[in-house]
Amino acid sequence: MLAAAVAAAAIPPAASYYSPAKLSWRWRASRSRRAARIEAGYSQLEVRKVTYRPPGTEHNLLNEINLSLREKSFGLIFGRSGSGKTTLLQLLAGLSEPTSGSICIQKYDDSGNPIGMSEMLTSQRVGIVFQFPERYFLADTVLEEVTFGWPRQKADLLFKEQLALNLQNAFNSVGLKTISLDEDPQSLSGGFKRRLALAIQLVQTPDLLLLDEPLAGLDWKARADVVNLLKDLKKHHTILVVSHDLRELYPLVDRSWRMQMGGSLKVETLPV
Ligand SMILES: Nc1ncnc2c1ncn2[C@@H]1O[C@H](COP(=O)(O)OP(=O)(O)OP(=O)(O)O)[C@@H](O)[C@H]1O
Repeated sequence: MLAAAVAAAAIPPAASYYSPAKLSWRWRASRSRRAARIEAGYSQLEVRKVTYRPPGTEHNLLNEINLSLREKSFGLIFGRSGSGKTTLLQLLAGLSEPTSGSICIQKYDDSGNPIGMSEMLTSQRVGIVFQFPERYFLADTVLEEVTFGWPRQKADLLFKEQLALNLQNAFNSVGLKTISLDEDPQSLSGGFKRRLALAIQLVQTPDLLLLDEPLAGLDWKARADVVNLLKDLKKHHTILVVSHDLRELYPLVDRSWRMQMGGSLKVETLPV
């Protein structure tokens, strides 16, 4: 029902960041990636010696960052305010480019030997939920919010149907299937707004989900709700989080790093 309602909706492509060509590519790419996932072994996100200096400035914000995170695991980056955590997330999301180094996905066999060449991690393969995502909701209804920027041409019907199915899966996985699509996103509870922001990213079936301070600004009940949701999502998704909320996220974490002032990253067990 949800998929049919969403596929039938003709929403103008208000945002250019989801062009039909880009989405078609993503759809084909995600199908081939799904087929690849059936192979034995595993893939891993690898950040290799990434340095970042903003254009026109004289100091590096990030220095030779190395990080690896296996698929379907949960990584957490913590550290003092201003140390460069969000800057790193922006590089991973493809919103800015490293000055040097690379960010890629490498496949391995069961014995840990690399299979073939690594693939560059492109922005199409990454979903990012910024801090306070509800501040960026634009639409009057949940339906418009989630279909914002979808193609509207008839030729894209099959593709829209696929997106709608993805959406149904995303709504199921974040526990949103009971809400009305006509509801105003701003009228949802704090926890449900975060669920909606996650669902919008999951429709694109990203290989990597990045979350910047996912618990910030929520009351204790919504925080527990989001932690439980992330625990479920981790079973099927690779998640990398930047957060100060170490104690609450601790039970989910497979790998953690401290971002140090001066922009270097150090593997470190959580200090809880
Ligand atoms: N384009 C830029 N040019 C110059 N400095 C920048 C630029 N972007 C960020 N900075 C500076 O880089 C530092 C790191 O910022 P960043 O937001 O990545 O830190 P953070 O660890 O995420 O902090 P917080 O925990 O407060 O969100 C800050 O001092 C910030 O002012």
